[in-house]
Amino acid sequence: MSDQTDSTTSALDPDFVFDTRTDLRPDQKAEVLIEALPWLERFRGALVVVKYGGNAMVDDELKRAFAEDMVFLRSVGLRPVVVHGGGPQISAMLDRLGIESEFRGGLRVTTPEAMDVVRMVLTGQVSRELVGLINAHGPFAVGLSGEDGRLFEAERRTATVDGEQVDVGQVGDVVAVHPRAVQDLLDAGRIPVVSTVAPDVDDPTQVLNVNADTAASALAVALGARKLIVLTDVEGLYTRWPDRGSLVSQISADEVEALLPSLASGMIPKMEACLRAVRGGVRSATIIDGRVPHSVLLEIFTPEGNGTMVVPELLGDPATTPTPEGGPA
Ligand SMILES: Nc1ncnc2c1ncn2[C@@H]1O[C@H](COP(=O)(O)OP(=O)(O)O)[C@@H](O)[C@H]1O
Ligand SMILES: CC(=O)N[C@@H](CCC(=O)OP(=O)(O)O)C(=O)O
Repeated sequence: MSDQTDSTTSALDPDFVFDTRTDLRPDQKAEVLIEALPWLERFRGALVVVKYGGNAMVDDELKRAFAEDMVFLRSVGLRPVVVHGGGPQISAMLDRLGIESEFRGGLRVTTPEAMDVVRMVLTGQVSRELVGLINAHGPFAVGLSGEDGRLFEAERRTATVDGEQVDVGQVGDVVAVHPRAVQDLLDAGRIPVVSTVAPDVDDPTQVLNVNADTAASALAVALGARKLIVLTDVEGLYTRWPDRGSLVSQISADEVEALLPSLASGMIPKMEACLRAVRGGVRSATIIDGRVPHSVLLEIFTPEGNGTMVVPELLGDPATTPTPEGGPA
């Protein structure tokens, strides 16, 4: 009753911010907590690599919610590792500096001049901001790049454009991961925040720009992660993009492999990353909608989950069949 009076009078106040949490009765609040119990039990101690992408990283409120999710995971006994992107932030800085930036086959053409900006933005701006947001809750996050502790070694790669191999400059693929530095941080109860700049295996004085989805997948495999979660700015994978009816909640590695040639640019590195993770022993790799506040918590701790989960193989109807995680998709 008093709730109703408060919300009616408050709603007339232009400064009033509607708080949906006050809408729940105590029994409903308890239900939400209890619903999470099986998942809290199942994932206690689980190492989860979370890739936080540029386009899901442009809103301050979402960034704060993401940081809360990482702290929540740690507090309930999971071991989150954040791998971040920063494509839009790199593009904005290149723009400000008057340096042209171009993507070919989904990869940024990275001149030595652009590489300096990529490294500066990822390690000096995006990583610092994420570390700061997490550490508003306690001294948990420590930032490191693929250069620190020789976490990553990368090899120069080309892009595929219309079936042709095209030079894209200082761009690489992770070919080796030395995860000790990340393990040490996890053992110390920290939340590692990884930027995807990597030394060139053929010339370690040079650094290469690595797509953050593929780097997250390589790290998840090397760490023997239980789950890879990739945040993006779309609900999940559409098998017939942009047909809104073709969103899938669960898909097998073989099905992803068959779909890859038909995917459009942004989704290609994401699905390749999920495929590599699952083929490399990670039990599931899920693309989730980073525009939804607390999407990581919803994915891990609610029966519905969200987004598209890539699993080694489908065992039956995704709506009723337990996933490799033991619960519904
Ligand atoms: N089959 C598909 N399913 C879903 N999204 C797709 C598909 N093909 C292309 N896309 C596009 O890929 C985008 C996500 O990739 P990208 O913009 O690189 O993400 P991020 O910045 O989060 O790393 C989506 O916003 C969507 O426009
Ligand atoms: C080679 C290459 O394209 N590297 C990316 C690295 C950042 C990234 O992957 O960021 P998102 O996850 O936000 O897309 C780039 O320069 O934009």
